[in-house]
Amino acid sequence: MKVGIIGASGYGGLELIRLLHTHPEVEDVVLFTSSEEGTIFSDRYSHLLNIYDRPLQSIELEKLAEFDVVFSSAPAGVASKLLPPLIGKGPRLIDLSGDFRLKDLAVYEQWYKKQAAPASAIAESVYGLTEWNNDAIQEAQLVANPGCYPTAVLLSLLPLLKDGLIDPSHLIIDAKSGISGAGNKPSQMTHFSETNENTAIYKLHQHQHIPEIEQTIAQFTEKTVPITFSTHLVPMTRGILTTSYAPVTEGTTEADLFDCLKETYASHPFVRVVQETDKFGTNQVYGSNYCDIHVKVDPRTNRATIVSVIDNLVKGAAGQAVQNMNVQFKLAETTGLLHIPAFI
Ligand SMILES: NC(=O)C1=CN([C@@H]2O[C@H](COP(=O)(O)OP(=O)(O)OC[C@H]3O[C@@H](n4cnc5c(N)ncnc54)[C@H](OP(=O)(O)O)[C@@H]3O)[C@@H](O)[C@H]2O)C=CC1
Ligand SMILES: CC(=O)N[C@@H](CCC(=O)OP(=O)(O)O)C(=O)O
Repeated sequence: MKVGIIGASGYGGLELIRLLHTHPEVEDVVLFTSSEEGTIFSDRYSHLLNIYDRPLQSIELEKLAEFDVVFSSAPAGVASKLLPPLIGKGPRLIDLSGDFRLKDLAVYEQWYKKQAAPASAIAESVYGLTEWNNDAIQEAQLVANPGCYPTAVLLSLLPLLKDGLIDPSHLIIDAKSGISGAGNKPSQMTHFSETNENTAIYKLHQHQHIPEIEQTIAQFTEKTVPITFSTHLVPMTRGILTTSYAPVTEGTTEADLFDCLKETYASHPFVRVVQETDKFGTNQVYGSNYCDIHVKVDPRTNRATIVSVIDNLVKGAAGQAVQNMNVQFKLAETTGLLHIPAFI
């Protein structure tokens, strides 16, 4: 397969390059830039010396049309303009931004504060939560890869909501992310001296992933569930941990929740359900495409605590994007993705 990457120099792009390099079906990966045409990529990133000693190329529609797959890993508002002209042409398209995820254009514009993609392109796009949308992804030309937080939240909650094991009316989700989630462009929020030795809540009640999570719960469970969702920045580079709290429904036990998750993901190797553990954290999925889920019920309150961890750059971005490419090309989902997490 011949693959093109828009936004190759960003964190998501670098992770796509890392994963695709050892993918057995990928013969060539061409890197595109909007700002550094001609730069030898290994001059920019010395970890790629002797691997990518090739110049970055400018983004041109005719060139993109020649690939089997084009990944776009650019900020919101870019793919909505670059990818629609490729619809109906050769390449499969996988966008890592939020541009094609929200089906209601007005909702996108409200939460992203940007102009939405054309309605015809949104109508074509398929939400790329691989474990839940496999059949549609196989047929899709344009895949909207999920956001990092929604991936962790949805994989852990969808089975329990679908089977009516937790009460959706009191759902609270607390999420924590490493700083690479904000991309490689430095900002006040990600400045070392303001992130080191600090944990901060941000975008309170305004995070753009709120409508994405609510839309997807409705899509797969047919339930309208308004969520309380809080995001925190913690001083680590990679990783997301989400903790969700909800009352269990009448008669539901901890074993029911565990069995539901275990059965749902029995044939999905990237989702692992952990029963007994004293310690559960982001390092158990670091650098890998796994999403690990842990659930407990507090018998004093009858509330479930559902915890989920992913690497935001792998299962939360590039890894899931490659998983979706595998599905589109009818390869085994795990092709090129079975890295063991870097635990320490
Ligand atoms: N970081 C994460 O954990 C996750 C990120 N995402 C989403 O994936 C996308 C990429 O994220 P991330 O890699 O972190 O972002 P970065 O900011 O690290 O990189 C984005 C890249 O996009 C390119 N770019 C910028 N402007 C344009 C433009 N106008 N046209 C084309 N390319 C452009 C830049 O490269 P150049 O200047 O060379 O063109 C830049 O390196 C974002 O939409 C993000 O929200 C999704 C899930 C997780
Ligand atoms: C730590 C951090 O800043 N994370 C980012 C995640 C960005 C992202 O994934 O945004 P998309 O909706 O474009 O996918 C955030 O909270 O906005």
